[in-house]
Amino acid sequence: MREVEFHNGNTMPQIGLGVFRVEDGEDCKNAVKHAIVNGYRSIDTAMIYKNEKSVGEGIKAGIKEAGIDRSDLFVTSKLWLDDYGPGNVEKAYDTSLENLQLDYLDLYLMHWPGTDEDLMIETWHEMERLYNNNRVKNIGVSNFMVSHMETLLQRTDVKPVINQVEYHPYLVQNDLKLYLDSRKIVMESWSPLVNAKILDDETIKEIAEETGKSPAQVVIRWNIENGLVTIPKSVTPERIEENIDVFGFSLSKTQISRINQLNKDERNGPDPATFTGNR
Ligand SMILES: NC(=O)C1=CN([C@@H]2O[C@H](COP(=O)(O)OP(=O)(O)OC[C@H]3O[C@@H](n4cnc5c(N)ncnc54)[C@H](OP(=O)(O)O)[C@@H]3O)[C@@H](O)[C@H]2O)C=CC1
Ligand SMILES: O=C1CO[C@H](CO)[C@@H](O)[C@@H]1O
Repeated sequence: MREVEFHNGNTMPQIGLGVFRVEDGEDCKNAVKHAIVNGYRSIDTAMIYKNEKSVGEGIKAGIKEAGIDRSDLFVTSKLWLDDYGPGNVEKAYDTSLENLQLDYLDLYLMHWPGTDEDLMIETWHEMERLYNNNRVKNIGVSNFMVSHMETLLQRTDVKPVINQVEYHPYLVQNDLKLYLDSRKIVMESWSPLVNAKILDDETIKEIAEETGKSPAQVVIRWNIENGLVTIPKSVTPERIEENIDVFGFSLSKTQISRINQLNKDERNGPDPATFTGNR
């Protein structure tokens, strides 16, 4: 398993399991446990996914069966927009910890920038407090565009370690990638498989044939080669195993550039410039 290094010296596995749209319950617990037993060391959830409790149970069961320690895992959760602002952030963090039955998170993210700049900054100040008080190992953001990043870096002290954004062959966000690279902030891809839609793409299928790998493995490997952290979601045991089995092959320069050329700046999820989560 490869890891990326943050600007603060901490590290994060390059692949993790995503659990959006996985209902709280046995399926969620089993997916997380199966992932850990099969080599995953990073799990990505969020308060708004309403499954932190079973993610926590899966973590507990996975740690036990894999014979590892909590410190061998990297657990991410996210602060939802309703909990932005002074006085709310630490409370929301504590609720996530309680749900997950953990005493710290490896990474806590502001889930969206929102549309109120001052609130975004006040919220980040609260995130900084959690970090400075050693309550969380790393803090980062999600769905921030270059404009949000600029404001954040100008008006606050602690630089986020990561920005988790929609990224896949149809939406590569080159300007954002260059911006983040130049500031040593890691880019992380959500919906890397475009909710499985990319798996029917002709170019991806061709490259899968050429490499003898599955379309999902090709897309995940392309993320790895481009230096991203990625968190494909699956609740299917064989797919969970398949998605992390991407370190025994590589893509040629030509194959990478053929995938890069699929970009059409097409979002599958909301536009971060306007998304308020109904706040
Ligand atoms: N920060 C943010 O705003 C957001 C963050 N995220 C995070 O990113 C994660 C991943 O994104 P997500 O939107 O879930 O979608 P993905 O792009 O990861 O696609 C998941 C879908 O692909 C299927 N799939 C997974 N692996 C394979 C495979 N090997 N072969 C065939 N089909 C496969 C899954 O099916 P099945 O499960 O049935 O196997 C599921 O239907 C989320 O779970 C969440 O953690 C997502 C959205 C927004
Ligand atoms: O991570 C995500 C998935 O769930 C949320 C709400 O449904 C999205 O807005 C968010 O980006």
